[in-house]
Amino acid sequence: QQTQTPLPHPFTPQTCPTPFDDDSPASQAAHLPWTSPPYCLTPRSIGSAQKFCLYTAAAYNLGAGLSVLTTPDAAASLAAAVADTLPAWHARDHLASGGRLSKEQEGRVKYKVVRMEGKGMGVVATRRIDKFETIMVSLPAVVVDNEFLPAEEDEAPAEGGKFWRRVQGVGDWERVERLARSREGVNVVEDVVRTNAFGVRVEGREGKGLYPEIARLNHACDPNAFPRFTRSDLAMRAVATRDILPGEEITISYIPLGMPTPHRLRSLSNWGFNCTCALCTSPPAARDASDTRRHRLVEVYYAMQEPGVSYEELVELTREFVQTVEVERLDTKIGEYYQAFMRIYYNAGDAESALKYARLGLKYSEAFADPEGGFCSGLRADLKFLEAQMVGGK
Ligand SMILES: C[S@@+](CC[C@H](N)C(=O)[O-])C[C@H]1O[C@@H](n2cnc3c(N)ncnc32)[C@H](O)[C@@H]1O
Repeated sequence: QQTQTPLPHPFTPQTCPTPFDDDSPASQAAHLPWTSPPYCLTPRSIGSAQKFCLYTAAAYNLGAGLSVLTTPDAAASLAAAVADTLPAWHARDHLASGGRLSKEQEGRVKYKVVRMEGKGMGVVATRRIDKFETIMVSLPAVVVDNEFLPAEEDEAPAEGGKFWRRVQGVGDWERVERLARSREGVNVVEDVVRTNAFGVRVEGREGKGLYPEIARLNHACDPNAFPRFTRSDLAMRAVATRDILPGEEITISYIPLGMPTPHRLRSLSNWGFNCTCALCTSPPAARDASDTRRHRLVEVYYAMQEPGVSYEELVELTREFVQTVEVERLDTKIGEYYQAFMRIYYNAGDAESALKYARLGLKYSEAFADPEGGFCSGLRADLKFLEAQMVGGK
């Protein structure tokens, strides 16, 4: 039986909203979709000239709430996504919703959150999940601009506490408070965000998004899921990168995929835990073999682009590359590689193979990247161009 979806929010802005901050004229209508006037400051402690404001939407995600700590311009660009109620409607079939699940909805949830030996809590599949399937949809509870909350080793503004205290009062804060923490000496909100947030990119600004449901996924260097951010609804989806069996832990990689062991361990050291994933704890010979394949991937990639490479060599290198990606299970990255192959084969005069790689690239990129993002749009344009060329018989 088809479920009726609600109409878009009546206040969804139809035009680009004007940025506003604490100096703008105070009128409730001007604040929509935010539910209270912004709280702003210019953090002098990090020598910034930029004004940052805390924008809150208490009703967002069925009352779970959203706090956005960013510049007035970036907040204005987020208004339409925050005002749109449809993502919350779709997300409610997952534990992501702030509200209670009906019996029928519970049957559709594909995972449960359980205690995992040596890792705190974790997420386990409750039924079979196919490759490319969406496992969960999560909406953000907090989004923070990276200039305000920079990387681990860089200092956050001393004025942060004034913001963090306000964030604690928004929506269903309890679900956020229960998340893992890994630091001492910093504000609890800052700690929860730093321990659990994911990179998000909004209007050219890098930020961190706290997605309480996705935040329960533990790290593995050879994960079976991938977090996919979509700009239009601000949602983060965990997408299966291979078939998952009931009882299997669902994991994602906290660091870029494909790194050899020493690089991985260095990257993971920022997270403050010893990785006990299958790849890190595999016998040294297996780890060395994997590292050798990962180094070889880089060599092959550059060899394919050498000016002197013959067409036959190119085909052989492509075959080796694709095979190694399969063995190392780096499928989520292959969309980008296929796009590169499209270019390489086009330049080598083989438009037919270029077209094949453009199609494959789009298939993987639409599954694991933002389908409305710049990479997929660019690839769709390339594909159209190549298809037109083939029809034109060029
Ligand atoms: C984003 S949270 C993941 C969920 C967390 N386990 C919980 O209880 O909410 C990140 C924290 O989980 C733990 N963790 C994640 N992956 C791990 C792994 N592979 N091995 C050990 N601990 C891990 C670490 O304590 C890390 O700081």
